[in-house]
Formats: sequence, C-alpha cells, structure tokens
Amino acid sequence: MIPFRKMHGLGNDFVVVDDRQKTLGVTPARAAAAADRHRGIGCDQFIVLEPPGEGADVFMRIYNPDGSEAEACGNATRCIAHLLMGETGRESVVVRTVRGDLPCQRLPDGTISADMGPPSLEWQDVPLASAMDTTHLPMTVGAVTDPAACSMGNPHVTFFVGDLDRLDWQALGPEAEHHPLLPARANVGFAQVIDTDHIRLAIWERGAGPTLACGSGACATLVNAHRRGLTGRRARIDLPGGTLTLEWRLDGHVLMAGPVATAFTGEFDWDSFAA
Ligand SMILES: N[C@H](CCC[C@H](N)C(=O)O)C(=O)O
Repeated sequence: MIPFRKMHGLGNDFVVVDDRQKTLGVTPARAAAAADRHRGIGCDQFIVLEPPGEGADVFMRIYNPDGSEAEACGNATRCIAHLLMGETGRESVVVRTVRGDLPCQRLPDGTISADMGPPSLEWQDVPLASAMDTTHLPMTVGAVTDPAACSMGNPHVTFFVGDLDRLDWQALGPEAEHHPLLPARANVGFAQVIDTDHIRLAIWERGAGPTLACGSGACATLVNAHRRGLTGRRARIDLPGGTLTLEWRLDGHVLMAGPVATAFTGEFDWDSFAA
C-alpha cells in the first residue's frame, strides 16, 4: 500500500506521495488514474516527492489529471514547503522543480510564501507559435480578446475582463487552452482588475480545467497586469477559493503567499483505480 497526503492551497487540491526512496513506480497514466475524481482519489495535481540532489530540500514532480507533467505549481510548492517545515522544524526550505529552486518560508501570520522566480516574457519562452508582443496577443475566444502572456516555468495567458460575474469563462476555457497560438497549450486566466493592488481572477488550468485557485496563474496575472499598466508590483488576488498576496519584486522574482491545509491522509494500491 502507498501512503498519500491530501493537501490544498485555497481549494487547489493535491494528492502527495513520497517517492524519495524511488520505489513507487509512478507513471503519467498512474498519476492520472489517482487524480481521477470518480475512479481515483481525485485532485487537481498529483504531486511526487523525489530526492533533490545537492542544494534543495526536495524535488517536486507535478502531474496534471490528464497525465501531462507541469513545470510549475505554485500552490503545491507552498503545500510541500509546509510539509517539509513540519519534517525539519525549519521555517524556510527550498523546493526544487523542473523550473528551478524555489525558496519558501513561513510568514509571521502562518501563511507560506514561495519565491516563484522571475517570469519569462519573450514569445519563444511562453511559448507562442510565432514572434509577437506578449503584452498584446492577436487572440480572440468568444467574448474575450487581446490577452497578455508569460511563463512562470509553465505557460499562462491572461484575458482582462470588465466583470467576471457576467462572463461564462468556463465555457471559453477549452478553446483558449488549445488555441493554435499555444504550442504547449496554456493555463488561461480571466482577470478583473478592481484597483491597482487588487485583482479578481478565475483560472482554467492546462490539463486540469477550472480550479479554485492557481498559484502560478496568480503570479502570471500580476506580471501581465503590471506590464499592461493596470496594477503596481504588489496585489491581493481574489480567486474562487480565496486570496493570495503577491509581489513582483524589483529583482524580477515573483513572491506568492497564502494558506495551506492537509485535508486527510490515506493509502492506496495502483490497481485500486480500476478503469
Ligand atoms: N495546470 C498547470 C500546473 C498546476 C498549476 C497550479 N495548480 C498552480 O498552483 O500553479 C500547468 O499545466 O501548467
């Protein structure tokens, strides 16, 4: 039997397994089966802890429910940091991902902050299908148009909208995620700027669909909003699952802070998830 921990950040939920002994035999298909909300345990991402190598406390591998591997997951980074703080008794840890090393710390209010690193702003880094200004993409999906794009290690497109409550953004998600301009697909944000330090955000995630929160998506939204002159470098971002606090620091790094929780623990066998 394989023990797991069910965690979430603002309802963006994860099944976490510890494969630091490299014995579990994780595959994309098995991760997808475990993530299935009807036949498996169910989660937005399946998270695997692996040996980090020198200079970090853990390597975190991220699988979407469709089995695709993601380069970044902000809310899972904060959850795993919290788990490591409990293991080590330390207030700061480093989570290594495909994208790089992410320093995390517990803040005085008990929330967990992750340094998600700098965004990548060039079209080929997002990536986009051809050379273009990433602050204004020639892209229209239903009622939304003219998004901005950047990468936080994973690709993000941000549409700025007037009233999120009057937009059926979930209906637009699949077409946007799979748009021809996006060779690696993308996470799609629908952002209503309330003030220069306050954004409401809904996210259709690549490989996962609508989630209650998306940490890397919140980072990308702040970056894209600031580049468009809509906000400063700090913002409170309200997502359906709750609020994240972010800063795009002058050194280029994006910090993102918020709560984390463990919902329950359990155990499974891979063959528990009958197709
Ligand atoms: N679906 C994302 C990965 C999870 C991102 C999200 N859960 C976060 O907190 O950043 C992708 O394929 O890039």
